[in-house]
Amino acid sequence: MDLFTLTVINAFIALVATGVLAFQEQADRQFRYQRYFLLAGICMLLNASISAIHYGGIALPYWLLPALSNSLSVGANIALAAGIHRHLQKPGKRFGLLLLFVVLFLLNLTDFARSDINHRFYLNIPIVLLLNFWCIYMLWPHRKAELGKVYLAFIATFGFNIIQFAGRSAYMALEQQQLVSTSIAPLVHNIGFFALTAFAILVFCCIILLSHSQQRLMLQQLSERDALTGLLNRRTMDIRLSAELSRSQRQQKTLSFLLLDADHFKQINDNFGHAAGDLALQHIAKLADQQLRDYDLLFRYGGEEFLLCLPDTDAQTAIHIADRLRQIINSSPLFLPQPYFLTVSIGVASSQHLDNWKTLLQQADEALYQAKRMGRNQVTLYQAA
Ligand SMILES: Nc1nc2c(ncn2[C@@H]2O[C@H](COP(=O)(O)OP(=O)(O)OP(=O)(O)O)[C@@H](O)[C@H]2O)c(=O)[nH]1
Repeated sequence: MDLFTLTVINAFIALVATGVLAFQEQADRQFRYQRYFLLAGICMLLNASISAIHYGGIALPYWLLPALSNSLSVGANIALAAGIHRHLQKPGKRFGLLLLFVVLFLLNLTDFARSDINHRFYLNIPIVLLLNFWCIYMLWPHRKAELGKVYLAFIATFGFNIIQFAGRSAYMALEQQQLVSTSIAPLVHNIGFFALTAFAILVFCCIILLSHSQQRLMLQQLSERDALTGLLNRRTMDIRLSAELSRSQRQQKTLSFLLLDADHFKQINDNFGHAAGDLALQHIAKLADQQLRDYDLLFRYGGEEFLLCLPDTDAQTAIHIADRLRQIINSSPLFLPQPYFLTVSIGVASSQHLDNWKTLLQQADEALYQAKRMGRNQVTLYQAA
């Protein structure tokens, strides 16, 4: 296939991708990183269009092709890195990346860059490689997060780009030293073109995947989480607790429930206002969450009631955890703005042989009732009559 056809195909792909990205950026305005990905699409589109005009037989000034065209190619990688930086909410400004684009364009106008195509290649490629490595470096620690699979797809795509550029650089270095035949140069050039197109398509797929996965995750969180505390809500209890109960039975482990209720909570609302009551609930949720292991579950069960599900935890350990939590809550002041010390009562129930989590919850509720009756600010274990 001749270079004109290839560049026209590239331009067409970039046009479609940029159109979709523009539409997506408008539709999901809450994901502000999308504008950087749109910018990457625009860079690719401009670059492909300039190249298509050039290979179509129209002579272009040097500053447009190759100087601006090369800079746009790197610019797309700069915008991708900025998008990932923004998506991961990394601190720091992205202004430096814009500066990098301008500096690169100016460097492409120098006599050094003008004199030899290899000079331009060695000027631009290290920056692309560095940007791609930086993206991988940013994404790698999040590979096990909820969007981890999408990040791995991005990592693979950037890895692919690094390999193809490294391969081409190696070929050019060997060619310069006349260690490889120059007759395969057009083939290498064509492969490079295809590789760039493949990179653009892959990265585009990753961006779409990221946006859809993040939307799905947001919807899932909205339906599963309590808006005030961010904890799992009551709706999710049946699925989560049934699964936990059957796992405990299968492994013949003891499952414990802690039912925690803030004491005299009504007084906070009455004395300090409803907003202060909301703050108090967030305060308890945060402290409880900090105490949990990865596989424990924490629900906002009702108004000022929280349920903690502790797998593989016997009654004695559960009492110990509950009492530690009670003390932590009691000794961590809530600033309203004057320090206010909350107390909580906790009912504990443990079992190895239950068919229904609701029975265990009922037992924890009875224990909580006892704790309230005995004066509050204490932990009580359910004892079968
Ligand atoms: N601010 C705020 N208050 C809430 C929320 N949900 C429930 N409440 C309040 O929590 C209070 C619970 O009061 P009660 O059930 O009488 O319990 P209590 O005052 O904690 O008394 P004991 O549990 O017996 O110690 C009520 O005043 C509810 O309005 C909420 O989301 N935000």
